[in-house]
Amino acid sequence: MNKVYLVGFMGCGKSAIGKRLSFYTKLPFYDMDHEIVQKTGMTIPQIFETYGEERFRDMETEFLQTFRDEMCIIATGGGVAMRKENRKLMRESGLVFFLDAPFRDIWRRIATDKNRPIVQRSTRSEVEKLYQKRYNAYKESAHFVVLTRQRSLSKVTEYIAFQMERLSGKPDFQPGPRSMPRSTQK
Ligand SMILES: Nc1ncnc2c1ncn2[C@@H]1O[C@H](COP(=O)(O)OP(=O)(O)OP(=O)(O)O)[C@@H](O)[C@H]1O
Ligand SMILES: O=C(O)C1=C[C@@H](O)[C@@H](O)[C@H](O)C1
Ligand SMILES: [Mg+2]
Repeated sequence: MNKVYLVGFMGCGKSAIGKRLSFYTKLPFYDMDHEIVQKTGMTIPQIFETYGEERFRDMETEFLQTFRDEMCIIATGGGVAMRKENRKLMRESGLVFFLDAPFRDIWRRIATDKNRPIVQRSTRSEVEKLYQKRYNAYKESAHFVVLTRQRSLSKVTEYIAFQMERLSGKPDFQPGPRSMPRSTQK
């Protein structure tokens, strides 16, 4: 079964674009953060506070390991691509799109958000360092790098939908790590 994963730093648009892509493609949409919040009955800041970040990371991996076999769109949490195991799980079960946004755009979007514990506990420069540290892992996880700078949510959505359509139309297209077509952008 072929899933579509959206990865990238906090505020790059995974949730916003995932929703739009679902509307556009008629595929079901799941937001990992939301699924974990529903399952635990706690907010993300509460999970971090009560169990610690590492337990939250385990919950993300558990989600990837156990989520139903269904063609769907998944907005991952911003830290999901950091674990090698998670990158493998995603690449083996679908297509991975990295939403690559400049830090300046990202910071503007997330600076005042109360629901992102990492932003709450860090300065701008610490968050920027984290962005730089994570960048290569996002790239490594992805089949496609989507540059979102100066592109509206609709434009990014249409681009991803176009790539999905293009690949699903290929007679030899088989999801999986070896046969997965690579991005022309990468
Ligand atoms: N290309 C874009 N153009 C305009 N607004 C955008 C764009 N990408 C994201 N946004 C806006 O930025 C905000 C944050 O986006 P979103 O919540 O989708 O990020 P996210 O990647 O899901 O973050 P997190 O990892 O914390 O869940 C939203 O208000 C969204 O509408
Ligand atoms: O980038 C991160 O580490 C996070 C991003 C969010 O999606 C949430 O998963 C949580 O706030 C942690
Ligand atoms: Mg999100």
